[in-house]
Amino acid sequence: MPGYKLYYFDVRGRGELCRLILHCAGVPFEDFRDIDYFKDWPTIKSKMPFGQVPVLEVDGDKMLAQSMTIARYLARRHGLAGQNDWEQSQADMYCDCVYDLHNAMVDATWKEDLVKQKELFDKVNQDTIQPHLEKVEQHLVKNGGGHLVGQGLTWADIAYYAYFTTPIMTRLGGEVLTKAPHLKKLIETVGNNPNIQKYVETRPVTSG
Ligand SMILES: N[C@@H](CCC(=O)N[C@@H](CS)C(=O)NCC(=O)O)C(=O)O
Repeated sequence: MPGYKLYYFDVRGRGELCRLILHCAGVPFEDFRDIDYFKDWPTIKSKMPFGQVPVLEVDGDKMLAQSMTIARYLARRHGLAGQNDWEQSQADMYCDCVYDLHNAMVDATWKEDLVKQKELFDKVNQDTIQPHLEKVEQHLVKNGGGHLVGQGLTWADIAYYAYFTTPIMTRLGGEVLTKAPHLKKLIETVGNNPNIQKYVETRPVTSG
C-alpha cells in the first residue's frame, strides 16, 4: 500500500473528493490540513508543484497536483474508476460536470453577505444546476437508476455526493434535488456507505 499524504486547506473545497475516495476505499492516508494561510502557506506553497493545493504526496517523494487528476489516480488505484475504458471515460465525464458545478458555486460559497449569498445560490441553481440535473436524471434512469456508471459505485457517484452535501448546499439547497429523485437516492446510498459514514461523523467542521 503506498504512503499517501494529502495537502489541502482545512476546508472541503477542491480537496474533499480526494478525501472521500480514500475513505470510501478504506485506504489510510495523512489528511494534512494544518495550513494557516498567513503563517504556513507561503512556505508550503513554494514546495507544491504548481504553487497550489490539493497535492497528493505518494511514498514521501512523488507529488501530484490538480484535484481531478489526484481523484482520478486514486479512483483507478483503488477500484472506483469503472470496469473498462468506456466506463472510466463516463466517470471522467460526470466528474468534469461536477467540477463545472463547483466552479459555478465558488462566488456564492465564499460570499459573506448572507442575502447576497442566497441570491447567488438561487441564480446558480436556476441557470446551471437544474438544467444539468434534468439531463443527469435521464442518464441515471437509462442506466438502471442505481449508479451513474455501470452497475457499481464509482468516483462519479462520490463526486455528486460531495457536491450535494457541501455546507452551502445543506443550508440553502433543501429543494434542489426535488426533480431528481434518482440522483437524490443515489446520494443517500453513497452517504450510507459505512466508510463514508464513519468519516463524515468524525470530519472536522469546516466551511466551503
Ligand atoms: N485547478 C486546481 C485549482 C487549485 C486551486 O485553486 N487551489 C487553491 C485552493 S482551492 C489554492 O491553492 N489557493 C492558494 C494559492 O493559489 O496560493 C485544482 O482543481 O486542483
